[in-house]
Amino acid sequence: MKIALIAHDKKKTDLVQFVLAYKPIFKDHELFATGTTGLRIQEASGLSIHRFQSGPLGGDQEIGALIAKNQMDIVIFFRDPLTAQPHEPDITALIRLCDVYSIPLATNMGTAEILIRGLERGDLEWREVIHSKNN
Ligand SMILES: O=C(CO)COP(=O)(O)O
Repeated sequence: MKIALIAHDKKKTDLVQFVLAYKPIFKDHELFATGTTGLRIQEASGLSIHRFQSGPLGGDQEIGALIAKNQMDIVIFFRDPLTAQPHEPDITALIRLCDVYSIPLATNMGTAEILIRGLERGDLEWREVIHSKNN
């Protein structure tokens, strides 16, 4: 599965910890991230991650473009709800596209945990069915 990992600055340490905790699951999937988040995770975990631009420079939109092409299966986006972001419209657009395409989206650690455990259990196999229909 293709998994997008994104975190705002005050949530980056949480996301790094989360990926480290579930590294045995993440290592079997294709990982994507916005620029700085991806770098932090890569350095901490040694996992290979396809990095896009930093969020404020278009990274959220690049991930959104993959969602629009049905080429992203899961989005884990630890948002900071207490800090205004200069690229708020991009963030809203990314979340909207997840809803348009029914892409599982976790915006906090509680939900991310359920999502990743579900992934491990095979709950997201319907995504493979969608891919096989599109090919
Ligand atoms: O701003 C972001 C998402 O909206 C994240 O971008 P970075 O990972 O480059 O900090």
